[in-house]
Amino acid sequence: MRMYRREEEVDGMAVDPLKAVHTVPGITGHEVCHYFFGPQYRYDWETTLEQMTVLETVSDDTLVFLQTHKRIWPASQRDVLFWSHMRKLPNENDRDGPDLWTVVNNSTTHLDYPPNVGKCVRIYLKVCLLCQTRVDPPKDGAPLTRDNISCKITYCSVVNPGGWAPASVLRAVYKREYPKFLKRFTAYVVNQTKNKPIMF
Ligand SMILES: Cc1cccc(-c2n[nH]cc2-c2ccc(F)c(-c3ccc(S(=O)(=O)CCO)cc3)c2)n1
Repeated sequence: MRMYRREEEVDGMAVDPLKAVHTVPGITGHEVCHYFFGPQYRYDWETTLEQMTVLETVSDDTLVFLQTHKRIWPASQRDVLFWSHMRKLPNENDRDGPDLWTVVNNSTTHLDYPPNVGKCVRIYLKVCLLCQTRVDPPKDGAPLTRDNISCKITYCSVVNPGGWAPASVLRAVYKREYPKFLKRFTAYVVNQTKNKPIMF
């Protein structure tokens, strides 16, 4: 896994853009996005999640979530309200190759859930998960198995913590949490798919 970060501050708060690139054998981009987008799986892999509600089902590929996450000492507890959209993208570089898949999570507002009313500080995020499947067909024309596929996952995020927290604390959290988060999530997808037919 390669992590790239730029140190940026807005109103004295660290809002460092992050890009992580991680290639995982044995899974496809469609499978990664399916498990990242699906609310029914989130409590399985998002271990910092305290509460998740689907506020709105805009369509089968677009949902609005309200999530409360576990507190990170010494900061206040955070919640986040965002729309989430999953879609397939044509492979512009290889028309015969597998499609790309993406999930975008983008903070939004909701009249019934104004920010900073209860104990939680509302954070604001933009997240893009972009997945590119690679197929290395078996030499002898044998059927394709999970040994012949891998997925290059690019995870980009910009998070405004919403309320002041020491930049040094935030950066330490990001540095610790993101690699754990991505390794935990991708290990979950590998385990969920290992005995299932490949979903391209
Ligand atoms: C991966 C990561 C980075 C930085 C902090 C933490 C963390 N540790 N304890 C609490 C949190 C926390 C607090 C608030 C949040 F909104 C999210 C949060 C993280 C990811 C996403 S997502 O959109 O990538 C996946 C959907 O949950 C949404 C919210 C995570 N986790």
